This record gives sequence, structure tokens and C-alpha cells, in this order.
Amino acid sequence: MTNQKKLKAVQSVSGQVTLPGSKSITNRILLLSAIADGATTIIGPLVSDDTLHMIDALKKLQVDLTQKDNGDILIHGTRGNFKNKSAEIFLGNAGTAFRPLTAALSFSKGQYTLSGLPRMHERPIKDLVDALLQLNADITYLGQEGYPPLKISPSEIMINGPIKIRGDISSQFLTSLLMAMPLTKKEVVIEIEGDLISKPYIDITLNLMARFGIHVKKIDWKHFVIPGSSSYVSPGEIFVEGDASSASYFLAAGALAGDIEVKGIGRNSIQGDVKFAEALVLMGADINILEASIQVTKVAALQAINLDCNHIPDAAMTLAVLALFAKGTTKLLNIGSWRVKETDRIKAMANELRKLGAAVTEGNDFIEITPPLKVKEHVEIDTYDDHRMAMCFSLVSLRNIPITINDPGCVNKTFPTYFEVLESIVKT
Ligand SMILES: O=C(O)C1=C[C@@H](OP(=O)(O)O)[C@@H](O)[C@H](O)C1
Ligand SMILES: C=C(OP(=O)(O)O)C(=O)O
Repeated sequence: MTNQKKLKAVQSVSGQVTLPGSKSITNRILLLSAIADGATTIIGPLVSDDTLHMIDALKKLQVDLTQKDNGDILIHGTRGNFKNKSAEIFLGNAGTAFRPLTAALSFSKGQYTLSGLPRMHERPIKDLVDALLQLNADITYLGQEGYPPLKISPSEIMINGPIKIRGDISSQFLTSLLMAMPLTKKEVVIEIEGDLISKPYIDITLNLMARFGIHVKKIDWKHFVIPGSSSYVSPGEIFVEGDASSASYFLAAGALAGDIEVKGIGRNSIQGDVKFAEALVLMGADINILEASIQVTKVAALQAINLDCNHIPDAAMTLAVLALFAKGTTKLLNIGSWRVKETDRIKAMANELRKLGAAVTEGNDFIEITPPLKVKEHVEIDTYDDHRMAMCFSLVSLRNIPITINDPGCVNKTFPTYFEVLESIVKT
């Protein structure tokens, strides 16, 4: 039987929410700490399915990693030389674990298989593998060509001129290559072929690499120059800021139903998804971005927007649900990558918004939503094993509309305590 979360109609919300750590930052720092020189204490990491897959993988590679009682993680770096030279690694549906490990393990002179959940095996990886093959990496597809699972075998990595990589399906391919390249200790130029999507995630990568001592030169988003003869050095302690994509649900909750302060991200966040706050302002919200928190208050009337969302692909899903309560037709553009994420998110979003009464037009890389006069009550929302579908649609309840979320456990991918935190701001 389907597991369900029945959410009651809620009139208003208020209070403070402390965000869990960022998934993108946690998984990058876990890997960087594991391949750096020295010991790193990671303060405030996210503990969720996606980061546990990275943690388990590193443990399998015999990285000395300790999860402390207070949640911090201590890692003794290997300088890129994993002790275990033969492992079968399962990574669920964690893109931020699968993609970055692919390049790092290709340079590790070991015999590894990388596999995941069936959906991971439908998510493309060819552009990353093609880039690594130019370097003489030995990678073979164990299933369908272009997709996981992968077999990685030992090889002599060779660099002859710039490495070309495509970045129009996922930015995680470039992130993977960037993070692994310093292991070669050679100066390398990475050249982007075609368009690069989700650029702010590359800035997270560059920022964190710099924290570990590698300063990459970015030239017009086309070329990335990685310095030679330097290697990653642990910063000792490193703090994980709150997850900006997770923040979007509570910022939206405030805009829909009350006064909310979201703690854990703020003015100096390194995550592109803080720009979700700007999209909310376009919809009419009153937002105050402070040093370490963001405040939002209920909007009398939300306005529809027409927005290129390429820079905030994850948080943009939250806008699609807000569109149900906005005046006019909302158009979210340049979101083609939604089709190859946890599910085909354009299709899933369109299906479920229609169940609530919205008129939805889907394109290859856009979605257009016109709200109904009255959003339907007691609708059962399917979540497609996509955490963001569950979290986004839970927001409907905050406009006094009871709703049921099917298989709510999918939130474990990035936010295991999501429904408890949501409950904590509900005013009865
Ligand atoms: O690098 C990252 O941490 C991420 C990049 C984005 O993926 P794409 O680059 O595939 O859009 C994003 O959707 C994902 O949740 C996390
Ligand atoms: C796309 C996402 O995840 P992944 O890191 O698996 O790509 C996401 O969290 O929305």
C-alpha cells in the first residue's frame, strides 16, 4: 500500500527554521577532504541519503572517516591515493556523489564499479566519460552506453592539450573534472564545448577547491585553468552552510502564509539557490536578507512571473507550485535539465499541478502554469521518488487546502526531517 502523508488545511505559519546543511557543499567537502593532505573536521554536514552514499563510498575506499556524536565528520585525507584499489560502490540516486567520484576514481589506479538505483541508470553520464576518455581513463559502460553503471579500471592518465567537456546536460560533469584534475599535479585547461548550464554550482565547486588550496582561473565560463604542481591541503576545519534549495520551501511558506525566518543561509552564501529569494521578490514578496538568515512575510497577492530559471534549477520547482496561487500565468524557462533529474520533473510537475486544477503547458525546456479559480482539495499527489515533488506540493496545505503526499519518505534524499520542520511552523 502507498505510504501517505495527509496534510491538514493550514491558515498560517510563523517562526524560525534552522536549515540542514547543504547537500552540494557536504558532498563536495567530503570528497575534497578525502583526497586532500591532512585531517579535516567538517562542521554541520548534511546527513541524508545523498551524503550517506558519499560517506559509505569513502568508507569502502578505506578513507579514515569518523562521524562524531555532534554530527561533525573527521576525515584523514589520502592525498588522492585511496587504500582500497578494488571496490563495488553503490550510490543510490545521488548525482553529487556519482559524478564527482567517477573522475576521482578514474585517476586512482584501481578497479571499481559504480552503480545506483534504476533512475540513476537512466541519468546521462556520457559527456563526463567522454572527457575522461580523452585523458586515457579506462571506463566502460556495464549497461546502456552513455549511462551508469560504470566499470573503471587502472590506467595511465595522459594530458595532451586542453580537455574538452560538454556542460549542457549537467554542470556536475564539469564539477567532477575540476575537482579531480589537481590529482594529476599538471597544469590543465578545461574547455567547455557548447553551453554550460547551472553555472552557480560551478562557483560552489571553485569556491570550495580554493578553500582546499587550489585556485582555478575561470575565463568567461569557457575555459578553466587548473594550476600545476600544487595539491589539495586541508583547511583543518570547514563549516557547511544551510541548504539554499531546502530554504526555498520555507521562504515560499512565509510568502504564502505568515512570517518566517530561515536561518543558516544569508548575504554571504556561496549557493546560487539563494537567488530564489529574488524570484520571490518578483512575485511580490517582502524579503529581508541578513548576514546569516532570510526573513519573509506573507504577500497579500502573489504575481505570476516569466523567468529564466537556469541558474536555480532545483529551487525553481518551488516557483511552479507558488504559481498555483499567483495572479496570471507563470512561465519558467530554460529548465531542460529537469527532464534528467530524480524523475522527468517537467512531466511530473505538469501531471500533479493539473490534478489540482491548473492549466499547464509543457515544452522541452519550459513549463507554463495558469492557476485554477480554486485549487482542488484532498488531491493525492504522486512524488515519483523525487524529494522536491514532496516538499513543493506540501506547500499547498498552507493556503488552507488539505492535500495528501504519496510516498513522503522520498524527502530522505536531502531533508529527512522536512515534515517535522514544516509542522513546527504551523500555527493552530
Ligand atoms: O553540483 C551540484 O551540487 C548540483 C547541480 C545541479 O545539477 P545540474 O548541474 O545537473 O543541473 C543541481 O540540480 C543538483 O541538485 C546539485
Ligand atoms: C537534482 C538533484 O539531485 P542530484 O544531486 O542527484 O542531481 C536535486 O537534489 O534536486
